[in-house]
Amino acid sequence: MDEPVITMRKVTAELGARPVLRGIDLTVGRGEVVALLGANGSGKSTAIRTIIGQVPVSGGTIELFGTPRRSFRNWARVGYVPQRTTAAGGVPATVTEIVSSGRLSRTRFGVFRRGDRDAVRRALELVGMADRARDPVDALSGGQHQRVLIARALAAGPELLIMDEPMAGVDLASQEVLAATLREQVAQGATVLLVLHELGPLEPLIDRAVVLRDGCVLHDGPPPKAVGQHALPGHDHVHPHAPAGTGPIRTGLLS
Ligand SMILES: Nc1ncnc2c1ncn2[C@@H]1O[C@H](COP(=O)(O)OP(=O)(O)OP(=O)(O)O)[C@@H](O)[C@H]1O
Repeated sequence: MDEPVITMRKVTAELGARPVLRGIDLTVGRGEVVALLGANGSGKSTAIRTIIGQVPVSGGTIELFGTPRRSFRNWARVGYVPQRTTAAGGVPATVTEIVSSGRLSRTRFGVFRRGDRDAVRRALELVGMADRARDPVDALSGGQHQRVLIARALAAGPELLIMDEPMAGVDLASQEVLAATLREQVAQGATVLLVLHELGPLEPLIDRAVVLRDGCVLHDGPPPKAVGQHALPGHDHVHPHAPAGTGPIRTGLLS
């Protein structure tokens, strides 16, 4: 069997003095699409930030493509979409400039050749933003921003995509575009780990769900289909057209 793309073993991490990850085991195999679910504050973002090295681990081990994370250097193989931020972080920049920054890891000394410019253009086409290439990013809507961040992650042609709530605050049209983009990446063999609040339009793509609670893995297996996309962790609620007297859908597993 192929080496897993991500392996976390007994990973612990603290933020400030607070234990946020309390022994996470997670393996993502090549070509798998794994959703990381859990209530607010359960440690999802922190878990993926330990994988990309933004949060130090205090115990356990992480491997990327079979290499201990500490010695892993081949970041062109990994595309990361952070939790919703503005693409430029307040710096004036065009859509093309932001997406090009995601290609730097494939260039030699930051020099863009034709292949690099083509890759940037293709990434923009994939997310339906080619017509906005020259626009300043601060002229974009939230959903368009998110598309640009995804194009940035795709620009290096990564084998592994790590996304933190890519659908959060994204309009329906952009959600459809993002789902189609992801479908295409998966069809081409990409491995995906993504934090989600609800499976939504991505549901058909998800192979496995890992549910965190309070920094521990509560469930690792098939996505919780029976509960539908409205009843994931922290989302117990009554559907607007539920008959009177119907209580929140509780899953036991997730609540
Ligand atoms: N910089 C920080 N310093 C101290 N504690 C933090 C920091 N960032 C996050 N935390 C705490 O760590 C815990 C886990 O946060 P994390 O962002 O990983 O959760 P999450 O599952 O991604 O939540 P959400 O769904 O709200 O994004 C929370 O209790 C949070 O308050």
